[in-house]
Amino acid sequence: MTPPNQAPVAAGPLIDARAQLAGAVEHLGVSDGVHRMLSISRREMAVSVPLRRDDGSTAVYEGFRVQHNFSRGPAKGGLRFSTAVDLDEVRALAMWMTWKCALVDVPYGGAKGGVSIEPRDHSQAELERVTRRYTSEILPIIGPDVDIPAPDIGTDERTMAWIMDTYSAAVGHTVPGVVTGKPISLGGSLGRASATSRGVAHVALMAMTSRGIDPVGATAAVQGFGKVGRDAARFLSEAGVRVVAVSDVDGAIWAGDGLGITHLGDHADSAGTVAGFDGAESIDPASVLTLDVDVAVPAAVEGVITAANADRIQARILVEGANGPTTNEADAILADKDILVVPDILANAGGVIVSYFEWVQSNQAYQWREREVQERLEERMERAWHAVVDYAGAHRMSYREAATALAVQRVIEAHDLRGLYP
Ligand SMILES: NC(=O)c1ccc[n+]([C@@H]2O[C@H](COP(=O)([O-])OP(=O)(O)OC[C@H]3O[C@@H](n4cnc5c(N)ncnc54)[C@H](O)[C@@H]3O)[C@@H](O)[C@H]2O)c1
Repeated sequence: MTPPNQAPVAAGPLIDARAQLAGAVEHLGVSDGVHRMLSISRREMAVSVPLRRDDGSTAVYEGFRVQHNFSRGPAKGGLRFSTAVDLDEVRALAMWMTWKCALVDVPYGGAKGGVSIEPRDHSQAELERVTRRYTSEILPIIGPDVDIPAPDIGTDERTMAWIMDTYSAAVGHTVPGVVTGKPISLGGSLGRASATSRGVAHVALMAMTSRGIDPVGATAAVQGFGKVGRDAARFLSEAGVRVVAVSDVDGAIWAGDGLGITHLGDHADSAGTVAGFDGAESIDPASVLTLDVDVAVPAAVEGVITAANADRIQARILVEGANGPTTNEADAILADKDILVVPDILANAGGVIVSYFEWVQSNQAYQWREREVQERLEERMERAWHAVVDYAGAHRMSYREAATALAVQRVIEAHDLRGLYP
């Protein structure tokens, strides 16, 4: 079933997201009407974002904010700056946010935003102007009780500070709860910056244990060395896992004895890329996910494991740090190879969990201790992990199917209890 007014133009994440929903709907026996409601975004906004460049010229970018669902609470989701952004991608990411929030039981619906811009081609001053203009365009549909953005690809805590300031200036008072992933000094939560990575590493360790793999001495490869990949590699390495390969958009490196992640981070800070790190060999970036390792962690962009390379994946466990890294076709191939896939809506949910903690702290103007944040994060990740493992076992389905079914069921329950207005 394809909603006529939101028909995707080509294969891609939206097709996959809707197919995953269709699978859950069939399993749960949901009515056509509710299925249709969950397939279509609740609200979408497309804006043009004009930018006065530092040289005086004008550039114009496309921006989007998509709110997929509000049944369980305000919409929540990241803001992405990337040239790959388009409306269908943002729709898919918003739908996955709805399932993620429901799966880890935070009181939000799903949203996502994006601007089709290459941030590396712009100065900080230009990025500030883009962020403020985009924020002022989407201002009517965001707010601490409506839709709360957070960092994603190409954005960071600085971006969140600009959004918060632009929103606060418009409403006439400071509203820290309008974004999460803020700098600590503006009401950000201790532990938020590394929360997604901490969660990724935590489920990776649980997955290893469940497959009888001792993390100490096990091997891992991580694609992406940004906000998620970098700390995921660090946490895995701190747990005794040998992280033998890492890549970013500019290159990939390998060291059989394991990469020194702290030093690699210092190198990436100064060089702007992992490439050229002393003591590591340069390898083909495309090979990072197909190396013979225990755990592969895609933590960059979607659609990197496809029918074209899935049969070459050798890892025993794939932990999706990124959103949508595995296409549905690839998923079927990995299942045939008995590779355990820990799906994105479970694996990378640490970010939204601590975003929720940050929102609670912002709304209460009270800061929790970092230890408290970490313990609560790990407890929620474990609860979601066990729910997915048990459901998958009981219904003989993959972890992705189980996670999606559990989440869809919770969203439908909230929808049914609230009823349909009018
Ligand atoms: N930041 C969060 O809290 C968060 C939470 C949940 C999920 N995610 C997801 O994690 C993924 C990464 O997000 P991030 O916040 O770390 O972004 P980021 O912009 O901080 O980092 C992205 C990294 O991926 C690399 N990269 C980009 N294209 C690549 C390619 N084709 N091959 C190899 N590396 C490539 C970049 O060089 C960079 O190192 C995204 O899918 C995002 O939606 C992020």
